[in-house]
Amino acid sequence: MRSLLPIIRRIWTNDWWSLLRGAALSVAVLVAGIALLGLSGWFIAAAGVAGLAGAGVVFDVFRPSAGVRFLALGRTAARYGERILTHDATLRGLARLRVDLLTALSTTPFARLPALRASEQLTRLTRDVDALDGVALRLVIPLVAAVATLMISAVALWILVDPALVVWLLASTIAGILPALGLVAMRSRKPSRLSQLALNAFRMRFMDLIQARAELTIFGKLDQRAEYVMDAERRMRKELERNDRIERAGGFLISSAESLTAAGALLIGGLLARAGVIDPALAALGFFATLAIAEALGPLRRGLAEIGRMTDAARRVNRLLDTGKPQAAFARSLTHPESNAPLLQFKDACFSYREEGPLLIADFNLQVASGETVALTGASGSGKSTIMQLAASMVRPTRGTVAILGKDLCDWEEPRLRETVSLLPQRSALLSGAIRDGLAVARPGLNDEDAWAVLSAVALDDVIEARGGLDSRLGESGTGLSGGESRRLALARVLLRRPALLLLDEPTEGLDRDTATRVLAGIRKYLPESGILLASHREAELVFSDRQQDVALFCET
Ligand SMILES: Nc1ncnc2c1ncn2[C@@H]1O[C@H](COP(=O)(O)OP(=O)(O)OP(=O)(O)O)[C@@H](O)[C@H]1O
Repeated sequence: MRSLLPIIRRIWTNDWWSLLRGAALSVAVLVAGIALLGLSGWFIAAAGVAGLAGAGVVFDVFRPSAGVRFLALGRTAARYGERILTHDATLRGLARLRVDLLTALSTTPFARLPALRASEQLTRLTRDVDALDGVALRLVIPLVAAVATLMISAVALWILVDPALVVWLLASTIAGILPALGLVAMRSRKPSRLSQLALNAFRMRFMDLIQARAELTIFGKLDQRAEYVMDAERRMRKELERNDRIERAGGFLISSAESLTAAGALLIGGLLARAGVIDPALAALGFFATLAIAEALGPLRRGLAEIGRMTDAARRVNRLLDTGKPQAAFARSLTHPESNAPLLQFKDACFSYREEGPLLIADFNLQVASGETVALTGASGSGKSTIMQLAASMVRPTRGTVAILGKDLCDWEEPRLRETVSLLPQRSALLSGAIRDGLAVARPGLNDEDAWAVLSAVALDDVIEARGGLDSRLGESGTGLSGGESRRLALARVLLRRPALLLLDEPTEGLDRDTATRVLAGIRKYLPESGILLASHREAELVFSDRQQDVALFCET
């Protein structure tokens, strides 16, 4: 339950004014419903008594019937207003929550990114946030409205009818209706939680199946994996059915408790009327009002039946929001870069992926000047990509410094740093959509001339022209190009930034020797002044570089 508090706080602070008005209207709806039933009961009983006493002709039917119409219409109008205000505020609160989750994802420390699965994060953003839409609408607002209505009605019945009726109403609510609601919340907690987990598992497994269908087909495991997906679906249905059964049984218990409360009110009203303490019409008012009050608590049942899936979803969402909190070490000072300092300088830099673990890189030193090309060499797993990430300020050195233009990377303002340094990672992701739009990610407002120039630099202009030009489209994650073509398109995107320092992690992976040589020459021609640091295994890249540095010498593991 505690995990719901940060979510309630977020939804509330996003638009508290609408929620407050919505909750007030919700109380108005319930009070109007109770008053409507109470007044109707009183009206019928009073009219009957007046008829029996032979005073039917002088009995005022107009004011009570006007009151009934007013309450009926007022209730409908208040219900409409309440729905608009609370739904609108909740949906806007959830939209804000999605944006906060996206921000948290995009500020997640780089070292933690490999542990994040795309399908899992998509589930967080969609199913988990959807599961939270009931927190305000089906739990908090109905609870606040029910408690407020119970209090208002108790005071009204105390004044209008008799304190004995109020004592019975409160006692039977506390001893009968609330335990029945509590039972629904307790019993449905597990199945509602498990059904949400099964649904999330189904979505993740299904997305993984689609993404890995080629490999699964090759290994002959497609059917087995499909069965694994369906297994999650079957589990979800089973838990949903179990939850439905509990909700129905809970509904029966709650209705029984409500009927008992109303029956007690009828008995008390009858006894009081027989003793002459109240007149029979007020006894009828007390009975019908109590019936309506008991029913006002009923809607809480739905929210309580979902509490398991809500608290679970809230826990996951809160965890992700915490993961993305900006790290203290990323604070920026306002010192300026020095123009005569080396473009890139590692000074005794050490790094480990685990806080207390052994160093992967120890006392690493390197300088790259503007216009120079340096190749990092070393066996697979020696730490070349990690050095690239240190230079791009994606991860921080454990000890020592990494500086660009004499300014420690910790001291750079993020936008300035991203203008100065660009990285082509080992595995870069292309976006689906038009090629022009994919390139414009790196340079907004890109014109055709610039686009063709950069495509020519990476020897891709002919390929794109043959595909139908800059408006030709790529599929999901850039499918529709060969491996080498995808690599060159990703490279073109990085070049468009025109960075002072270009970091290339195996840039010609997947290219034949001639194309690789052409592409490397194109890069240097496109960015003649930039310093280039590349991680390399390939001869064409080593020949292209001015000097090489072996990472293995600084590698401790
Ligand atoms: N995010 C990470 N968390 C923990 N360990 C990691 C992470 N990324 C890489 N490593 C480990 O760090 C070591 C260096 O990896 P890195 O990718 O820097 O090597 P590399 O020299 O670029 O290898 P390759 O030439 O195969 O690309 C490897 O042992 C790798 O398993």
